[in-house]
Amino acid sequence: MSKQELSRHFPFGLTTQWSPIKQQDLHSVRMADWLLDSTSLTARLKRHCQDFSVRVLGESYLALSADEQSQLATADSEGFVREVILFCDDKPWVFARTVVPLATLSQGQELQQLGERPLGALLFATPGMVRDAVEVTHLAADHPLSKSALLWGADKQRDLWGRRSRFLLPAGALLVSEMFLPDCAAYAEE
Ligand SMILES: C=C(O[C@@H]1C=C(C(=O)O)C=C[C@H]1O)C(=O)O
Repeated sequence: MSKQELSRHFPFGLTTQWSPIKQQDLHSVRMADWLLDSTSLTARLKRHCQDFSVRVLGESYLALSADEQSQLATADSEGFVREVILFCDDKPWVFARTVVPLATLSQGQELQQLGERPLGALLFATPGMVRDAVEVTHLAADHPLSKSALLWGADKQRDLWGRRSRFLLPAGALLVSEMFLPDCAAYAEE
């Protein structure tokens, strides 16, 4: 799918119910390991594939949902939104949506200038970065994201697990949601 075709899917959005992680609910041990992993997802994906790439659906200043404003404890009604698909060996493994309040952006331009460089490379290189408020979600196999994953090159349509967490940087907070797509190794043992 070309960059232009991918950009037609932006902003995809992610309207779902999030709930705090409870170990016993996490479906399979393997999936729990992926959802609970506190290290960089980019680094983990790179260990699973020869060719890792970030394909940007889009980046823009958009209205924040009330839930996003609440999670980010911000009165900003707008923020910088970045949506990407992380590919492993030409298969879409993760859909990620990052929301950055304007107040956090005020401290530097790096977050707006990533392009196809993975956000994790910046976040995990920031001294003092803290990740918290990890929540999970489970989307049914007929959710729009499951259908779109097929268009992005997924081998099948299925129910999807995902997580979101808040990253606290010296500049401020940002919210990262990551949905594991059907080809991701997180589903391997099912
Ligand atoms: C937060 C990380 O960055 C990854 C890369 C992203 C991007 O480039 O937009 C978004 C979410 C993550 O899956 C990470 O590597 O853990």
